[in-house]
Amino acid sequence: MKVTKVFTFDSAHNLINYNGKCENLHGHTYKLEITVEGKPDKDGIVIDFVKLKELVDKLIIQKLDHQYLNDVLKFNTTSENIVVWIWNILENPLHTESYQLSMIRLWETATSYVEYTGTK
Ligand SMILES: Nc1nc2c(c(=O)[nH]1)N=C([C@H](O)[C@H](O)COP(=O)(O)OP(=O)(O)OP(=O)(O)O)CN2
Ligand SMILES: [Zn+2]
Repeated sequence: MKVTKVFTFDSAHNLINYNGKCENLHGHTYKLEITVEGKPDKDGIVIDFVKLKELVDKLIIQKLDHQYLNDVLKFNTTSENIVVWIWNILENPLHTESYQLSMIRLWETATSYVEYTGTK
């Protein structure tokens, strides 16, 4: 069974080695979906939404919200690179005997998203 929590954060960035409008400083309200897969326990819970929220808030959102991503993340801040960075941070804390990180979806705009499952 899959459990998903949705977050938003507001950040500025600009792409490097990019010819076009996105080489200029601009901002997004990113939408981040974190999906955990596992077996419900005897009370019918895979992972407590509250616990998932606290973890992602602390490890991801607080680091990115209202920040200039190029300064915080020392790589080209494409959505593809950002989801891999998020995956690498969350993979261990969201891995227990009963559940594991399953999917990360990052919406950069209302019409553009990247999805990552830990493989290509
Ligand atoms: N594969 C990727 N392509 C682009 C990325 C990216 O992270 N991965 N990022 C950008 C820019 O950051 C840009 O802000 C997003 O571009 P775009 O989706 O074109 O944004 P629009 O607001 O113009 O979207 P529309 O809904 O089409 O108006 C560029 N490319
Ligand atoms: Zn952008």
